Amino acid sequence: MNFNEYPDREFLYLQLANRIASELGDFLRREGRATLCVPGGTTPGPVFDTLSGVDLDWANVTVFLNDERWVPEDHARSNTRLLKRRLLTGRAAAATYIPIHSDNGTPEEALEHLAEGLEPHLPISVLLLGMGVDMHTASLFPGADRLEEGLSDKAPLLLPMRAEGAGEPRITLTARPLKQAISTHLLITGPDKREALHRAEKLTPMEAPIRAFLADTTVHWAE
Ligand SMILES: O=C1O[C@H](COP(=O)(O)O)[C@@H](O)[C@H](O)[C@H]1O
Repeated sequence: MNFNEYPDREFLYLQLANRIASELGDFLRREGRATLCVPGGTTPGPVFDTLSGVDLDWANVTVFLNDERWVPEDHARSNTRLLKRRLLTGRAAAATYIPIHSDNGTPEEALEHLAEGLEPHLPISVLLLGMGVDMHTASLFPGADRLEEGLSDKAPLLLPMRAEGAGEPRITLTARPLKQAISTHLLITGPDKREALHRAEKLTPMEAPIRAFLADTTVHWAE
């Protein structure tokens, strides 16, 4: 893993947004299209704020989430809500958004339909991951009911996931499509997450799911 430490969070958010925009621009110039996959949670909002205003050919960018909490879209914990309010706005409103959530039914019921929507947009060009202090990433939580399946190289694209630390049922991209991303960045802030990341390096992916991604990831951290 390549670890980048920034002097403060503001600088980190700006630099990371510019780095992602530049990589998307490279994909757009080379291939005419690009796919961006992003986390939810409390950390990435300021990166989205900058990214959404960048002058890119957003009409040829596809955007989707790493994972979603199975709550209604207007719920304060909805990752989709965050994405729509902070990223898919301004210039980035022209991007194509692929949902991994439905306000109806269970994750199990929606799974097949949602996976069909994602399939044509793989592999991911630029993947941004987040991480919790429990070392989960996406909704691959330590101790989750389907973690082993979610980390398997033969996993389907999406899986429902339930875990004690997760709060609500989840749906998540599995490790297979996430690991196939062409460029991967991990955004973390604060001393607890830095310490958790260093702990994860000595653990297995079943103990610390973020471990499955560290080999090819550029980490961006500020206190
Ligand atoms: O539950 C989630 O947590 C992680 C980390 O979130 P944060 O609030 O600590 O930044 C996030 O990456 C994931 O997408 C989200 O569903």
